[in-house]
Order: sequence, then structure tokens, then C-alpha cells
Amino acid sequence: MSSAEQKTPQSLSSPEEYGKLLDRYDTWLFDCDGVLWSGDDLIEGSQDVINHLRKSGKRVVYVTNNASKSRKAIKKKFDQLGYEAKEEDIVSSSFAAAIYLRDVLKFPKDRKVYVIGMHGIEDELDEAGIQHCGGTNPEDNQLLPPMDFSSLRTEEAMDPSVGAVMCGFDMHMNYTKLCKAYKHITRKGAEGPVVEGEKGGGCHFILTNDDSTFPAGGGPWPGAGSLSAPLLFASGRKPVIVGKPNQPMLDTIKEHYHIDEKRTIFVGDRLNTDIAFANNGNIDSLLVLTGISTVEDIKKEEIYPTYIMDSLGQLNEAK
Ligand SMILES: O=C(O)[C@H](O)[C@H](O)COP(=O)(O)O
Ligand SMILES: [Mg+2]
Repeated sequence: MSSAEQKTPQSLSSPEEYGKLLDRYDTWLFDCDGVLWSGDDLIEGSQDVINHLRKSGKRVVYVTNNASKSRKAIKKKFDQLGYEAKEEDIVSSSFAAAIYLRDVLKFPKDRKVYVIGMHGIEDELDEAGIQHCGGTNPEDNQLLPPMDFSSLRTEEAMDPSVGAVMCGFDMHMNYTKLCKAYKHITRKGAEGPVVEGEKGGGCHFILTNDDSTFPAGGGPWPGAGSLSAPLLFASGRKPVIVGKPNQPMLDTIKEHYHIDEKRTIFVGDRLNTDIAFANNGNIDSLLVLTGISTVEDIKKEEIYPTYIMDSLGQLNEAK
């Protein structure tokens, strides 16, 4: 088979093809937004597919770039929407980012993370025993008086014990958070090491994920990557990006779930996160067309899934 042919995804449309696919893989990695649900609306038939896979003894793991919720909160959403899921089956970019800080960067206990993001990041940092500020703190969610920077110029506002800025999806993104994050990642010595017992100096710069858009009712809407973009532009700093398709997320999956790549499939709706992630990890992939990417995007982006299908719910017709 030529490489061009290999790149052409197999389009699945018959009950027999669906049946073969179900038999072929033991571990099923699922993206969430755009595959299982769109905002709070269920994507039809997806929960029956998941519940069927689990009943047939397949391993199901959820791998989401959505950092707005912690694993505990995502588990609640699964319960409400009628999916069978355990907290330990969920890997979110908020969870992966917190354990990246704790286990890879060995982030000092006496330093704080300045958060641009929602409860999902804060709860996972709490769980990992890492101090944080910003985020949902009411003081950081106020609008500044026009052209008045005085409230940002105090030591209290610009806490020198901040040793990392973490940025994810934040529906309350504002200029205060942008200014504080910018000042932390550009202060003197910010590119240097983050040391225990030392204030100021080093400051890591981490994005949970950098999806340009977010699939939810009426969307797509601007995603986490569109919210962090001004910070990258203003600071010129290159952040570590944890979420799909990047290595920290892949390392988290490989460390927590011993997967046999040949018997594993990734199901996603976005080429440059989900399918690129699967390709980076040598895992087969299935693109469903219920979220962000379209068939036309495949050639444009030159990111090739193994299979393609309109919607996950079609697997309920498998024979
Ligand atoms: O902007 C974001 O954070 C993303 O669009 C997002 O939430 C993606 O989630 P996933 O499709 O990986 O479940
Ligand atoms: Mg998705």
C-alpha cells in the first residue's frame, strides 16, 4: 500500500464495519466535547455505545482538554447524562497539568500558581497539594477602572511567591488576570528556576491546552487557546502546553494506563488535538463529525485519522 493510500481514512458506514471496529480494539480512549456531548447536550446514542463497550469488558478512558471542570465534576456530569464512568477513568488537561507541576516540575510547596481559569484547575491543584491564587478569586474578577493601573502595583496584588502561571478555559477572562499573569511571566528572572523558599525570580508558564475553538450549543466558540493567545503575544514567552496533542498528556496516559497501542483506539472530533495526539502516540483513531473538524479539514490540515464516521451513536447499529 502506498503512503498516500495509507493516509486515506477508512469511512465506516455499515453495521458490519461497525461490528469489526468494536471487535478490533480492547481500549477505547474518548474525547468528550464534540464526541459525547456538546456543552450540556448529549450527542445522541453516545452513552449507549459507552455503556455497551464497558459491558463487553472493554476498557474506556476519557481524555479531555476541557480544563473547566475537575475529574470529580466531570464524573458528576457523566452520572447526570447517564454514562457509566469512574473518576479514575477520566484524564482532563486540568488534572494532567496539576500532576505535571507536582511530579515533573517538583513545584515547591511554598510557591503559588497564578491561575487564569475556572474551578476545574483550582480543584485539581488543591487535590495535588499546590497553592494557587487568581482564578475564581472575586478580587481578580473585577473590572479595572478605565486607565487606572494602581490596584495592580502593590505587592499584595503581584504576590512574589507566584512560581507559575497556568492558563486554561476561563469564561471570566479579563484584563486584571491578563495583566497579573503577564507581569509574573515577564518579571526579572522569570525564565529561570523556581526555587523553594525564594520569592520572585523563576516563573513557569503553562497552558492546560490551546484549542482555538470550543464546541458547545450555538458554537464553535473561542476556546482556551484563544484566551491565552494575548499572553503569548504580549510576553513573547513559549509556554509548556499540557493537553492533547502534546507530550505531557501522552505521558500521563501512558503512566496511568498501561495500554497496548495496537489494541487501542482514540475517538475524537478535532484533528489538530485528538487525531494528532493518537498519531503522536502510534494509536489508531476514529474521527467523528459531531464537533469541530470536517472531512474537508483532513486534507487542509494534513492530519489523517484511521477511520471516519458521522457520529459515535452509529456504533449502536453494529452487527
Ligand atoms: O477550549 C477548550 O478548552 C476546548 O475546546 C475543549 O474544552 C476541548 O475538550 P475536548 O474536546 O478535548 O473534550
Ligand atoms: Mg472534542
